[in-house]
Amino acid sequence: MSELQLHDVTVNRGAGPVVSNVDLVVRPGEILALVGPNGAGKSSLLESVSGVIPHASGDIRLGGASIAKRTRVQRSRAGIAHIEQGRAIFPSLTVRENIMLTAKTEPALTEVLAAFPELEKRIDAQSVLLSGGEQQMVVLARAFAAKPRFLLIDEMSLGLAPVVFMRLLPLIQQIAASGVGVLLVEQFTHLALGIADEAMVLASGRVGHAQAPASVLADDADLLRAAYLGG
Ligand SMILES: Nc1ncnc2c1ncn2[C@@H]1O[C@H](COP(=O)(O)OP(=O)(O)OP(=O)(O)O)[C@@H](O)[C@H]1O
Repeated sequence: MSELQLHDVTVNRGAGPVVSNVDLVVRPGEILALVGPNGAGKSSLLESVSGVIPHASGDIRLGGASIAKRTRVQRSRAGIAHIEQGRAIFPSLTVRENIMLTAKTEPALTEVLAAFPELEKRIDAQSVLLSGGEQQMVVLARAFAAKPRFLLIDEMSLGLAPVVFMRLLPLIQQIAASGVGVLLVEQFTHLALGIADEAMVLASGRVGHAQAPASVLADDADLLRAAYLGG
């Protein structure tokens, strides 16, 4: 019962539903990849889970208790972290200052740097001076420092070359290995499926069943090609 569960969740945007009757479960320590073409509703689904936008109907449960009526801040306090699309760093702050926003204490910062050793040598650099890949590393480190129970990740690779994004994958795996359940939305579908424990396809706002990532690769090759190419 320590799971993040969505029951029959529908999300409206503008004229009508962009996510319809979605059921899914994310377990602690597991990476669930949510894949699908552009406009399928992936971002809207993540936003409804963290409370950025309301959902129209259905229930969202954390550890068995409904969080459907809670505000975004309350959901964050309950353990849901959301890395939204785009570089979510404060560019004028140093790496240390960015991470301390959630780490709060020096021992916690030390713990984060042990998990993200590449950031140690850049710790006093202004974040705007970091490469795109390093900036996203800071974003992940800050999310990790908040000690969430579940982490929603929305297209962290935006603007990054696949080879740069690949350096972030072990860090996402490490966060999951620490017991955090990860719901991963990623344009580089094959890379996301490569680190996922389970995968679900979201198309036109509807999800199929959770399945092994390898079977998504085999069964949904056309859809994935379209998603990968942005078509
Ligand atoms: N702020 C908004 N207002 C109205 N409609 C929106 C808004 N944001 C997204 N939409 C619409 O909601 C639908 C789902 O979009 P969403 O961004 O959730 O999909 P996505 O799967 O994350 O796509 P992408 O990979 O392109 O980000 C699309 O039809 C989109 O045009």
